[in-house]
Amino acid sequence: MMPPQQETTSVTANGGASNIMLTNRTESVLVHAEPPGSPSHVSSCIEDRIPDHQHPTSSTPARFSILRESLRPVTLKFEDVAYSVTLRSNNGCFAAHEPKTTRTVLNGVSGIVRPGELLAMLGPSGSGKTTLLTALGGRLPGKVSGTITYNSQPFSSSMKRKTGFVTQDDVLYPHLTVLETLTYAALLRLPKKLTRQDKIEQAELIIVELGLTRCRNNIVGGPLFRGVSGGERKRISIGQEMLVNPSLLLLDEPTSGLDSTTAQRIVATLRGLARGGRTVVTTIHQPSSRLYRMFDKVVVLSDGCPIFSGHAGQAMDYFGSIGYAPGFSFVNPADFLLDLANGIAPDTRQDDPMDFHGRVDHPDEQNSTKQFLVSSYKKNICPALKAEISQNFGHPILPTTRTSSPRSSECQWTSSWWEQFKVLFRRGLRERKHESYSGLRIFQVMSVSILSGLLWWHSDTAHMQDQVGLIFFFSIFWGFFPLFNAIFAFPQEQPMLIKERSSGMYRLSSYFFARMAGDLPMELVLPTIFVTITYWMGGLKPSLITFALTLLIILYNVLVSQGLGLALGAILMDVKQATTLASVTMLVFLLAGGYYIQHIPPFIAWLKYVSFSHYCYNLLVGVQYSANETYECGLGIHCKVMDFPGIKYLDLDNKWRDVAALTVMLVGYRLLAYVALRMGQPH
Ligand SMILES: Nc1ncnc2c1ncn2[C@@H]1O[C@H](COP(=O)(O)OP(=O)(O)OP(=O)(O)O)[C@@H](O)[C@H]1O
Repeated sequence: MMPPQQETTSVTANGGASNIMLTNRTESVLVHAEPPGSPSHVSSCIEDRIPDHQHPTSSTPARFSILRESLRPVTLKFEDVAYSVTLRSNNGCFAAHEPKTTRTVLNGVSGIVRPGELLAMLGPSGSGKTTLLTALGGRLPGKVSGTITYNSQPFSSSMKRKTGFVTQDDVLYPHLTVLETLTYAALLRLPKKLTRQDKIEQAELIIVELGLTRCRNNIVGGPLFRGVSGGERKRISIGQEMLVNPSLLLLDEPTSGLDSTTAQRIVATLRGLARGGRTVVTTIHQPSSRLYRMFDKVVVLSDGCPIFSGHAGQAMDYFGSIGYAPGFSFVNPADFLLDLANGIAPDTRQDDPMDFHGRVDHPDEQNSTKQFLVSSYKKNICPALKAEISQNFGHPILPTTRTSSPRSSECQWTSSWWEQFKVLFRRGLRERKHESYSGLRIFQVMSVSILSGLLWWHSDTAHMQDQVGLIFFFSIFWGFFPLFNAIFAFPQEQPMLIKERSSGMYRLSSYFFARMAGDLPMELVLPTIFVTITYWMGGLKPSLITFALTLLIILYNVLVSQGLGLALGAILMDVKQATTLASVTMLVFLLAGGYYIQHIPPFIAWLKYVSFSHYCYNLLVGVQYSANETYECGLGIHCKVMDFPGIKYLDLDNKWRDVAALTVMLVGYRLLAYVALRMGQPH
């Protein structure tokens, strides 16, 4: 096999022409140049199956040179990487007294991947592949010991921008189409030097390259409704990362759950990307022998310890040299390596090589095999590997620390705050229009408004109790409704937020304001319809000014309660906990709002001051009735409205205090939500 480094050189010698977004003709030609039967030849055959019109043009437009320039070859080295987690006991109140146990997830893993190479991490489930990949992507929380360097430098914000990370679970917006998903990602992630049109074209190129043309206008779909297929979802996720032309691409199980042809196509694409000068690292579960042959390098993990790290083509020879040659001639190297990582040695004495059970039921034997393989790795592979790693091309190897200066984070953003806000706002509207403008929600509000209008049909001051009840109902209903709608916002979007924030797609503040602004139209339209219907049907004072003020106060109340919902959701990040707390809160507000109980004991009277419904109720009563207004309190007897028991104990002279209290809550709850989000998300 041609050494991958040489291929890289030839790619770069092409004047960087192949470093366009994704595989172009130049890269394909390079792949074709390999001898038949070589791993590259396999991938080129797959490339050949992509219809000609689906290939991106061989000459990428000159304006994309910015992207070509952004590709900086990255040599990734990792040496003696170790990671432990502290396991917490789950025995409830006794947990505090139990000693904490530490589990070693990674132990002394080393390797080196150069630009142009595709490295696969193999190992049984739970062997530490994802953990290692996460560490290489600079995303592992806690202390990672050992050294991980990128061109001999530690992880930095600039490296973060050059790194694409495809997680195992596809985190995508279910209601967006494939084209929308990639276009919004392009608008958010591509440099400001590119025009909007360029960015859209870039998304189109990715769609063509990944063979997503046929489903470009299909919605992505989610657990509750069908969208694109699993393989297409995976390709969208890869496409989102490929958009920024990352120099280092890390993928966690990009082929899991896919048929072998689709898996092969994806790995062929990854190999093509690597050949374009990128460094590609992927974890993979059970690759076929055809897939295995596409890898340049492999790291094989067994219980977090490496048993092999080096060129994929040399793995079988290495294990043969230490006494573990496969017992029969046709074997999938990946299966063989996985067996070894599980401590299952090939048994040449076995009459039936398919008798798997005969080989697995010996835990002691398995453990001793694993120990032998780990110690052989330390003896035979480690010294040469470390010598290779220490060839540092003139750069010192620095310990693994994350650097992020304010200046570098300032440079991080590819577009202005306002641009990000606009894109996120539009994306939010598109994604949530189904939910916000759903027939069910409109039916809910319309039916309640007509029902309440009928129940309070033309109530007048002769039925003071009822009329005040309607006013109080406004303050409670339009506190309750937006609160519960807003609670879902952040917990629901948390996976997207974590993914997009850790890839530095946008500022948290632009996302935060876009999310709130996106919710506004529906949050304000529905109460307006509701109040209009109920107000006129219910027979409140038919003055336009009073109606306008009533509506204004209710809309203000909506915004305040929405803020509380956002804050609860952002603090708890759990819909169940947040809704439980919100129902208790709303019950307290209902009782302490001023309508049901007038004589709240002094030690608990403060409750009404934290209730936005109380201030809203105060203001609504204040605009509805004037000081001298009377109502019929007995046969032919007229009493002052202000003396009515439900109103008498309200403090109606301090309207500006009520407005100020609501304003403090309006801003305060949102501030709280933002701080909670900030603290909970990667920076
Ligand atoms: N934060 C953590 N707390 C507890 N255990 C952890 C933590 N992180 C990793 N582990 C454990 O470390 C081991 C390695 O996990 P990892 O996800 O890296 O494995 P994997 O090889 O990627 O597995 P799979 O192929 O099933 O995805 C697992 O047993 C996992 O339970």
